[in-house]
Amino acid sequence: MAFNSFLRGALPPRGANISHDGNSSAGNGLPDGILDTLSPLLEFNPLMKLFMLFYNMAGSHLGIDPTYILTLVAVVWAANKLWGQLYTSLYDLARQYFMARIEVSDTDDIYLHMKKWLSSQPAMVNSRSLTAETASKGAWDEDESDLLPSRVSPDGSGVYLNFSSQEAKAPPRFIPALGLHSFWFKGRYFRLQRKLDALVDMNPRANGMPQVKDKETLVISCFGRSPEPIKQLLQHAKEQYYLDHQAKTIVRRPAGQGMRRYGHRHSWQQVADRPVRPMRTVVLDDEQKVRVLSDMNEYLHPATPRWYANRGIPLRRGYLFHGPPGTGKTSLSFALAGVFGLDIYVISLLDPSLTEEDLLGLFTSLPRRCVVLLEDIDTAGLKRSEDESSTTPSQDDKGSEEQGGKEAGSKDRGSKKPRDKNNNELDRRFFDLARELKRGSDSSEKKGISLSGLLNAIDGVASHEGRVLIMTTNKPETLDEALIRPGRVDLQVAFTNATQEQARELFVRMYEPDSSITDKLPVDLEDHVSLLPLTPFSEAPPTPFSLSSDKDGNMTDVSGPTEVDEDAVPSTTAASGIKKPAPLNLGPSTTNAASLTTSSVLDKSKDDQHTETLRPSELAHLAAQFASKIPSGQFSPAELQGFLLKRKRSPQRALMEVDFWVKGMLAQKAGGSKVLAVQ
Ligand SMILES: Nc1ncnc2c1ncn2[C@@H]1O[C@H](COP(=O)(O)OP(=O)(O)OP(=O)(O)O)[C@@H](O)[C@H]1O
Repeated sequence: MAFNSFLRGALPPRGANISHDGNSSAGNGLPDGILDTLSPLLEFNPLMKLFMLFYNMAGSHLGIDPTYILTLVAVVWAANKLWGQLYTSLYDLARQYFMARIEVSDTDDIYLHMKKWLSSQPAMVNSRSLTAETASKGAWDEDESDLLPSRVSPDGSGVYLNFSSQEAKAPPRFIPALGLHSFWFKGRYFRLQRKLDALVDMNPRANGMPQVKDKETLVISCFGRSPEPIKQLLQHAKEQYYLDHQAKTIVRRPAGQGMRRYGHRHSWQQVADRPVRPMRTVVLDDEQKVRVLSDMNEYLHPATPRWYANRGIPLRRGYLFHGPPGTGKTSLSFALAGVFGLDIYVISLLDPSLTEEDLLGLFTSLPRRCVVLLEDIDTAGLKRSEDESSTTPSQDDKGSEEQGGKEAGSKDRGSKKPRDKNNNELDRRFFDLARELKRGSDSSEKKGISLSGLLNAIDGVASHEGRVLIMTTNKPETLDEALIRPGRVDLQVAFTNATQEQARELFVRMYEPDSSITDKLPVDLEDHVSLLPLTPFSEAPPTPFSLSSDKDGNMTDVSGPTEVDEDAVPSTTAASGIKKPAPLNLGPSTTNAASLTTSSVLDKSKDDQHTETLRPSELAHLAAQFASKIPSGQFSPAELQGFLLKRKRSPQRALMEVDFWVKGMLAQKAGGSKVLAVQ
């Protein structure tokens, strides 16, 4: 049916209900002929159809002149528009004169703090305009163990853990969507604007084309002329962010090549945040531990920078941890970072994408205090190039001390052995040419880090000061002497295969109940820090010492002007009025075991239903027996840990099987086989 005929049918007869002037003869409020004119339009526009229906219904049934409705709608619309404009102008005015604001760019860490804080605010999460993000749990985050029932019998049958739905169960994280939001914090009204701008990055990419990059900004504003409330809010968000990081060590590695170009925060990416490794879980000679701890404590003391600056010494401290694989070099690095609450920045010099320029950029974008871990520097293939080796170490070192650093490749300009014969000049030129040609042909494949590149990053003029550098190696003898000279490596720590005492400690640590480890954690950390000299250097200047060790791992001073004996650290502590650390609690010694009550050894963990429980005295006894069966210096702590881990529920079984294991392992080592005959 044609719409206008339907409409006419639906309309009241002429003149019915409505009294108005004679011009509106259609009785539906429209002038004559208007419907006929509009009908082609009306046929096709559903909105218009609806409007006309409503228009006529209002006229015929409600007895209201539809033109009044139209006028009203127009007035409301105009008022709304006017109010909108007025509001915007007033708001702009208020913002300009009565509001403070702070912008946060997504390139800054504060952006992460704010995002996390916003996602934890119920008022924001219940907002109507949100962005959902997938929030996966980290390896160390607690799981709801009730959701993972497991019953496995000794014959291997039963129900195994199943994590197939773990991602499905993880709730998404909600943050305010792009746009304008408002919220209250500490009784104050805040406005939040999330905005996205497209920026053209003029740094050409590999294909030579500039790329467009999204850049997000958070604009936080509040009423008042002072930005103080916003600063407090940002501080609060930051504190909340780091609240659960206190017992964690954050591990960072160089970001991907693309991100590294942006420098600073983008140079590094967080790869893990793991629970702090308690120092007592690293089984190492107490004296060695205290030496490193006190040395680092002195270095990190707030008074140190001034002390160093007054004497013109670059503010850097380097450690070399050397010893066979699996003896605890990395573990000690992590434990140290945990004690001092520092983040760890791990660099692998074997990373093929890492250039010397990148390395320099990475070192310059380190935070004020941190631990930089350069692992396995021997395997990094760092060698002096021919021209580097032609520079004598003494000249090299002297030069770098005087300059406080050096430019990359400065060694290339080192002095050569004098040649007095003119005909040798020809040889030299020929040699130079050959070397240049060789360098040219090698350059395509040799993209790694050269020794001079590494030295330049570590202590070049542009290099960051304040960091703690830890280098680890299995083969200290292969290292270039320039890399480990005092000033670059200030303290060497030797790690050895496990002694019987270390074997005993490892045994106790493996079988002591969880509660005694976790309950003691804060005390443990406090113990360490309180043992260390805290006197500012103005009162008791630090005694720089550098230690090397003999083949048995005994440490001797190799650099300090004063001889460092066993009492070097305790005497400093004595000067500061802090007790000599006689009763050290640096390892899971029998003291820990002996301090356990019988009830506390009962492991109540649901998962440990089959764990043998021991009295502290029993544990100490078994540990001593176990240690007596381990030949000193034959096995790394990692190997012993591996053996114990496979029998982690049964110390008795470990004790029973250890003889067989030791025999098998010794035979395997003698045969040089890498395949385990016993496990
Ligand atoms: N001294 C130790 N005390 C406690 N645990 C140790 C010790 N040495 C090794 N381990 C254990 O052995 C494993 C390997 O240790 P770690 O990575 O620290 O050794 P590493 O010396 O750095 O080895 P690599 O030279 O191969 O890098 C870790 O699980 C660690 O817990």
